[in-house]
Amino acid sequence: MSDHRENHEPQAPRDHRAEAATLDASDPLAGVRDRFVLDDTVYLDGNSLGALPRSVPDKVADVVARQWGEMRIRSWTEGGWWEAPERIGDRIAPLIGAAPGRVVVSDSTSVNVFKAVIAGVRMAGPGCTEILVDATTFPTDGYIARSAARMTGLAVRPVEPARIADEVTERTALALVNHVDYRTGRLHDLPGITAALHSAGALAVWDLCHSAGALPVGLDAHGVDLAVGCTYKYLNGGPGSPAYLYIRESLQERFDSPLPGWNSHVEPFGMISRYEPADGITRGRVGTPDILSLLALDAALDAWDGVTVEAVRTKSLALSDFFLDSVAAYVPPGEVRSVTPYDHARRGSQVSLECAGAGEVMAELIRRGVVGDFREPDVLRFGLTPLYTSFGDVERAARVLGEVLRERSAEDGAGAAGSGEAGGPAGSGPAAGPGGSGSAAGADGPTSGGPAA
Ligand SMILES: Cc1ncc(COP(=O)(O)O)c(C=O)c1O
Ligand SMILES: Nc1c(O)cccc1C(=O)C[C@H](N)C(=O)O
Repeated sequence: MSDHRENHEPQAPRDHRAEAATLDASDPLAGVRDRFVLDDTVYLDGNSLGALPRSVPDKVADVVARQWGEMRIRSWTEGGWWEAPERIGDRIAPLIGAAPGRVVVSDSTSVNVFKAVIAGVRMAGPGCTEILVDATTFPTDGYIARSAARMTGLAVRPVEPARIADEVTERTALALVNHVDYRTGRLHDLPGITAALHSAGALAVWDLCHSAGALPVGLDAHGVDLAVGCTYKYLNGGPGSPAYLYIRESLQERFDSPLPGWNSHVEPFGMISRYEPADGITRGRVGTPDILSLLALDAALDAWDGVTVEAVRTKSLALSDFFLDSVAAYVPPGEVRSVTPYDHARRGSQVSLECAGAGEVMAELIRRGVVGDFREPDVLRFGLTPLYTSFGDVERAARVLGEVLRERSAEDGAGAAGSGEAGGPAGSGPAAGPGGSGSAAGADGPTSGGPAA
């Protein structure tokens, strides 16, 4: 790291509050925040549940009162309900780098993982004996992949994403990988891993829950075979909003769904006993769509009008850089350690800090108006949603985190002094995080404990 102190000139202390105000004033996405219902809380949990877009309540009221209340059954045809899964899939498509006709909105992510894994195995060659699963995956993918493997007679082998290129063999049917790790915020190399899988004859199945709407994905450009993702995080579709399934165009004809419900039939109203799949992405559907949630999502996507995912990515990286920088300035050395990579090419849109007693620390942050979340065993997660997160938000979050941890150290120090023990400097006592002891990147590091490589 370059050292500006070489010339021995005194450094003016940085004023992160003023810097945040300057960054917000020049942020091209700043005005988009008004499209959301927000209050004085610093809301950094959009990687779990996105905030409510202002466009949603009136739309949902219309769907209930007019479309359902007055038009009733006619809405399936005259109101466009029947085609909504494909139509809204086409609205999500540009955000994940897909052309129209490749994304369908339907079911939960978990159900789409099941469809994608079984359909992927059914497309694989007869010599395939295993499925690779991201060893750090969000649990639902692993649970479902194991069940899918039992149903198809294959084995599951957990592999770290960075090792997939080395571990894939001609016996691998597919690999199921999270694009961004839900715990650490690490971004995996989708183009490289997809290419490595293809060169071994395996399919690439990606879970985009933590990347869609936060960064460019480029599904078509990178030849991804199958992908799934939720819509309630960075796409702000609302609690339990339906997920989506992407099927590469050239695979659609071979997609043999393990859940061939009547909505995926070529002639659903023919009520024919013999199953014949519809053409195209429609064969990813199962049963009757969840219209209220689906149309809430449709309205939520209006928040993206005139916004590109590239602009979102630029702001996301600037936000996470500034947050890491502010944490380094406000949090006593050794109290937290970033497990989110400092390298932009490896970072999603959240910052995860290892911190001893993270559950209690997050509860205190929430009491003080900073909402992130806590993941076992010791991670504070802060999700950055560039559509509405401001630089002022992340500065305040870091400042309040610093206050909470300094107060905790002072209380621990007072306790130790009271019991006759010397109170050590902040960060060196029992409150030091697991990564904190012995790692003292301090002011030179991007966080008080330094970044994960
Ligand atoms: C990577 C990932 N996959 C899947 C899910 C959840 O799937 P579902 O929408 O079925 O609850 C989540 C979060 O809930 C997730 O983070
Ligand atoms: N889907 C969730 C839910 O229904 C309740 C609470 C949280 C969630 C989440 O989305 C968790 C999230 N995928 C995570 O990254 O931990």
